[in-house]
Amino acid sequence: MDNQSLKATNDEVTSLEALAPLADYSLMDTLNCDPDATADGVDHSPRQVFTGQYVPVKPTPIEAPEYVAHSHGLFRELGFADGLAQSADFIRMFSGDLSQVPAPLRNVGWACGYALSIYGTELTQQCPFQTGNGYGDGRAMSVFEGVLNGQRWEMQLKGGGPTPYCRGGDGRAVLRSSVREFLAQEHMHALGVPTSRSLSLYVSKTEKVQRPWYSEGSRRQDPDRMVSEPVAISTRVAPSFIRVGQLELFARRARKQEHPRATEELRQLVLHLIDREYAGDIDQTLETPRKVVMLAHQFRSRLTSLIANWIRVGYCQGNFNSDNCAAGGYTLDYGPFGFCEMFDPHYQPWTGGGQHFAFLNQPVAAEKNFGSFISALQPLLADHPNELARLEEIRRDFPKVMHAEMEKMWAAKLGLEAFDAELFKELIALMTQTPVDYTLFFRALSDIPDDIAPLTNSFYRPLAEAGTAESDGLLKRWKEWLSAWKSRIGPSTEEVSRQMKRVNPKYIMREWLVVPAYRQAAEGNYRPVRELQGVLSQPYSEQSAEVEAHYYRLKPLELFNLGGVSHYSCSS
Ligand SMILES: Nc1ncnc2c1ncn2[C@@H]1O[C@H](COP(=O)(O)OP(=O)(O)OP(=O)(O)O)[C@@H](O)[C@H]1O
Ligand SMILES: [Mg+2]
Repeated sequence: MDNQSLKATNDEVTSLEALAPLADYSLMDTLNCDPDATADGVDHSPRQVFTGQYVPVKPTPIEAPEYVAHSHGLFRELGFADGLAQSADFIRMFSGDLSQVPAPLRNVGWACGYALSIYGTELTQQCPFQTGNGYGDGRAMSVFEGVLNGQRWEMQLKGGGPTPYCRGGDGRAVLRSSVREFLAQEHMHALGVPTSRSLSLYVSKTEKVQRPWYSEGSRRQDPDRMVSEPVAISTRVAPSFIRVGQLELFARRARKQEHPRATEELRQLVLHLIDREYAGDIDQTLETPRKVVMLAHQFRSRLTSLIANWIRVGYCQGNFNSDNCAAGGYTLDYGPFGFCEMFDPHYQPWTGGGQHFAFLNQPVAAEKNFGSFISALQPLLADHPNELARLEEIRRDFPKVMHAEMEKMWAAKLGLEAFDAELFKELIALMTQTPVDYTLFFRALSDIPDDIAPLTNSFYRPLAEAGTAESDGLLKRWKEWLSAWKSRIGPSTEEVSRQMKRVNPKYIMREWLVVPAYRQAAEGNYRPVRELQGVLSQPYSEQSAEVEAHYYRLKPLELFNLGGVSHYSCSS
C-alpha cells in the first residue's frame, strides 16, 4: 500500500475482526523469506539462517495469561477501544497464541537476524556458530503490521518463545524486565523522546523461568542466586524494528560476497527501511544512491537529536550496541537502562556495560553506531564515488552536529537562548561535586529561585550543615553561579520558567520506585504498576500533593549500591 493513499482514520477497533482488515504485511510481502524456513513457523531451535531478511516463526504462548496493563495513550492513538485489552481473543493473540486469529491476520509471526558491533567493533563471537548467521531476534517476534489511523505500525512480542536466533535461550522475558520495558517506553514517549511504544502486558499465572538475580539487600556487583520468576509477554509497537545491526548483517555478507544475492538483499532492506521510516523525508522517485545519501543525512539528524533528548531527561541506555540502535532513530531495547538520579557523568547502571556506554559518553557511543550504519551503506555505493564521498562527509561531521544538538539542549534546560560555555562548565563541576539529583535540580531551577535554598532540596549532601571549608567553598560557588545564571536569562522570568518546565521533567522513572511495583505484580497485585504508569505518563505536570510527596524526592541513601536497584548485571 502506498503511504499517500492511507486512510487518515479508522473506525474504533473493538475486536480482532475489526483489526484484521487493517493488516498489511509489507515486510513479509516485499522482503525475502529464509528459504530454509518451515511453512508453519515451528522453528524454535538454534540454527544458521544464511539468506532472506526474515524467518517466519510461530510464537510459543505463555500459559494461563493474565492481563496486567495496557497503554491507554497508545490505544487511543491507534483507535483501539480500551476494552479490547481485556477481551479473550486479544489476550490470546498478544500472549502468543496466533492459532485462532481471524484472516487476513496471519498465524505465524516473524523474526529477523542482525549483526552486532560494540562501540564500533564488529563481532561474531556472540553467534553460537561463530558466523553471525545465528544471531538476531532470539525472543522477539513481530505478529502484526498494518495501517492504523493513517500510520503504519508493526507490533512485536517480546518473550514470545524461542526463534532460530535464540542461541539456546528459553525465548522468555520475566515479569520484572517486562514491567520495566512496558513502563519505560510510554514514559519516554510522554517525556517527548522518540521510542518504541508499549501496547500491552500479560503475565503467566503458572509458567516461571529461572534467572540469576540479587539476594535481598545484596550490594554485590553480580547476582548471587537463581530466582524463579513469572514469564510475561509485552508487545511493543514502532513504525519498524529495523536496527543498525540488521543492516550490518546484510552489509557484511555483501562485502564478503557470501552469496550472489547478498548486495541485492542489503539494497532491498535499505529501501524497505526508507519506506517504513523515512517516507516523509526522502523522495520516493530518487535513484537509490541519492536515497542512500539522504538516508544517512536524515538518520544523523534523528540520532543526534535522540541522544540529546536522552541526556536532557537523564536516560542512560547502558548497552548501546548497534543491535540496540533502531535505524528509525528512536529508543529501542529497555534492558540495562536507568535514569540518572545522583548526577554523575559516568553513570552506568549495567555492570557489564563499561564506561563507553556511560551517561555523558552516549554522544560518542552514538557516533560509533553511526559509523557502523555508514559502513553498512557503503556496499550500495561501490560504483558511485561522489555519493560515497558525500557519505564519508556525513560520517565525519557527526561530532559537529552532535555537539550542536547538545549545546542547544543544555541551553534549553537552562532557559537560555544560547549556550554559555563558562556557565555550563561551572554548573557541571558543581553538580558533580555537591552532588545533586539531576531531575530535582533542574526542576527546582525551573522555578527560578531567588536564592539557593530551594535548590538545596536536590542536594545529596547538605552543604551548609557540614560547615567545612570545602562545603563553605561550594556554597559560595553555588551562590555565585546562581546569580551569574540569573543575569543571563531573559527579563520575563515567568515565560522562561514555563519553558524550562517543558524540558525539565518533574517525574522520572526511578528504579527504587519500580522495584516494589514489579514485586507486587509478581504477587498478583497490578495496582502499583498501573499507578506508576499514570504518574510517569505526565512527567512534566504538577500532580497531586500525594504524588509529589511520594515520587518527587531524592533517592533514599540506604538504597545506594543495592544490587537490582542501583545496578544490575543481567536485565532479561
Ligand atoms: N531468554 C532469551 N532467549 C533467547 N534469546 C534471548 C533471550 N534473552 C536475550 N536474547 C537474545 O540475546 C540478544 C541480546 O539480548 P538483549 O538483551 O540485547 O536483547 P533483548 O532485550 O532480548 O531484546 P531487544 O533488543 O529485542 O529488546 C538478543 O539478540 C536477544 O534476542
Ligand atoms: Mg537487544
